[in-house]
Amino acid sequence: MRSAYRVETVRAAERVLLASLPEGALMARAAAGLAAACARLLPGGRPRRVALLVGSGDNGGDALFAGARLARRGVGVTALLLNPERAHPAGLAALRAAGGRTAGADAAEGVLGRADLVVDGITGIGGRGGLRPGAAELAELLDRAGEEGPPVVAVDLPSGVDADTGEVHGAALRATLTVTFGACKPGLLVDPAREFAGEVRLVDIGLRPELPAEPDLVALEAADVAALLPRPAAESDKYRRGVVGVAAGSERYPGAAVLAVGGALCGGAGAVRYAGPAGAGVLARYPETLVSAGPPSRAGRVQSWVVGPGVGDDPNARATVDDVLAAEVPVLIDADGLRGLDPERVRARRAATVLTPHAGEAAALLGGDRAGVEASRLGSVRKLAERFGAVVLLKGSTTLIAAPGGGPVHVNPTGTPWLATAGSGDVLSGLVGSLLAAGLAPVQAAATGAYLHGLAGRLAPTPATATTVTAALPEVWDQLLSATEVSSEG
Ligand SMILES: NC(=O)C1=CN([C@@H]2O[C@H](COP(=O)(O)OP(=O)(O)OC[C@H]3O[C@@H](n4cnc5c(N)ncnc54)[C@H](O)[C@@H]3O)[C@@H](O)[C@H]2O)[C@@H](O)CC1
Ligand SMILES: [K+]
Repeated sequence: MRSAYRVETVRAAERVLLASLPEGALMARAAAGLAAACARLLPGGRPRRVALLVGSGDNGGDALFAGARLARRGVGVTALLLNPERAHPAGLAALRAAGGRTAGADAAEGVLGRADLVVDGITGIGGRGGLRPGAAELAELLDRAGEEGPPVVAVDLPSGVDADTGEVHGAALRATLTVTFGACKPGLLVDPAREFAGEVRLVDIGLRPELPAEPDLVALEAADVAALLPRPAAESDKYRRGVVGVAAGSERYPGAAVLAVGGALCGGAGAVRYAGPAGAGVLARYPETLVSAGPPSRAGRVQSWVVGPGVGDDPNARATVDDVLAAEVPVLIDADGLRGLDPERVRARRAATVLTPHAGEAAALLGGDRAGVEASRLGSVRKLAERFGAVVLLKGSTTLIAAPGGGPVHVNPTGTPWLATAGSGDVLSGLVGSLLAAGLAPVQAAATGAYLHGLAGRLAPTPATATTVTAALPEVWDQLLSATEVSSEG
């Protein structure tokens, strides 16, 4: 499991470590890791040039010490000092002693134009708000160079992004690689900041033992998901494996029913019941489904319900959602089911509720606009989870899952923009509902479902469609299960 920690937590851990180490030791560890990562990106066989962008804090200090290490290996290093009188004094002395040069920001265009690599040490975890004008100009200069420009290695964080929230207010440095120290920060895993970070590499500076057991953000890895996947035991029957009910689709949108049932069949439950007006289409595609045309409460025993995809917005649809909300089993609500959803009604439920909005639906539930949700994904998902007393899976460029009452937010690492295709969300709702029926805890079901769905989106032939994503799901299971069998044998 990958973990990320907020700045406050990282700083507290650093203080403990700093007190036990000689002065400068921690920065030396950071700079050594940074210099090694930079050296790997430099071309071989000719004189090489590195430009350091140096702000006035310790982030600039890291860049200067790493620059000194590179200069000692024969690299031509020039530090562009944004604030020369406030640049890290010991770092500056080390760079100069190693033969590195310094220049003011007015020399930026020439220095950056000749550089094979740029090291962004303007701000790290001490950055506040959008970049100030001098720094913003450097970001714009590099942005203009685009693909033609040199690769940028961000020190700890791309300057200009918010470490805790992943928000970006104004200009920020766009990195090829971010070398982060001690612990990953939430912003490196959450859009829009994540897009600025490029590849993220963690350098161990000895912080781990000082960090709390519970991170602020977590991302499941393949082995975690494989361990969570429900497997049938020898004595299993369909109820022991779980039966999931799907109340989706309408005469107008029969396809949503088929897609949600398809996702549910690939989620590990022992059987899928379908309740609604699109039964004929569902049966034509999936004859193993137990179909009924009446309300969900008369469909027979289930261990979870999925409601909402394609139900439309007429009174029948509302009645279906109400009927499902009255059930005493975990319920997943998606799409049309989220429209006008009453927070008090959801909070009053005794069994778990999982909501799976995209940014537009989340904005409607919060009474804001879509752009606001996209700019502040972490804040939005937490707020929704609290307001509804439900687990919320916020779909999108980085899918996030939050539970009410706090605890780590999950970020899904397998997403792909190819999943932004009609009906893909219907498949996800069935998949997560099925994992709920199989007995996974709501957060685990949501995080596992998002992981499987993302991998299927990557495996499906390009361009992925909701149908090909569903078809790829068995292969995703296969890959995850066979990987754990190999690792448990070895
Ligand atoms: N504390 C520690 O023990 C360690 C810290 N390290 C480094 O130190 C960094 C934190 O250092 P600092 O606390 O000095 O803070 P930073 O260096 O991240 O940033 C603070 C400086 O940036 C300026 N600044 C703030 N917001 C700005 C903005 N929007 N635009 C332009 N300039 C802005 C401030 O005036 C201040 O001078 C970490 O990110 C990491 O790179 C590492 O050396 C590892 C050890
Ligand atoms: K930086």
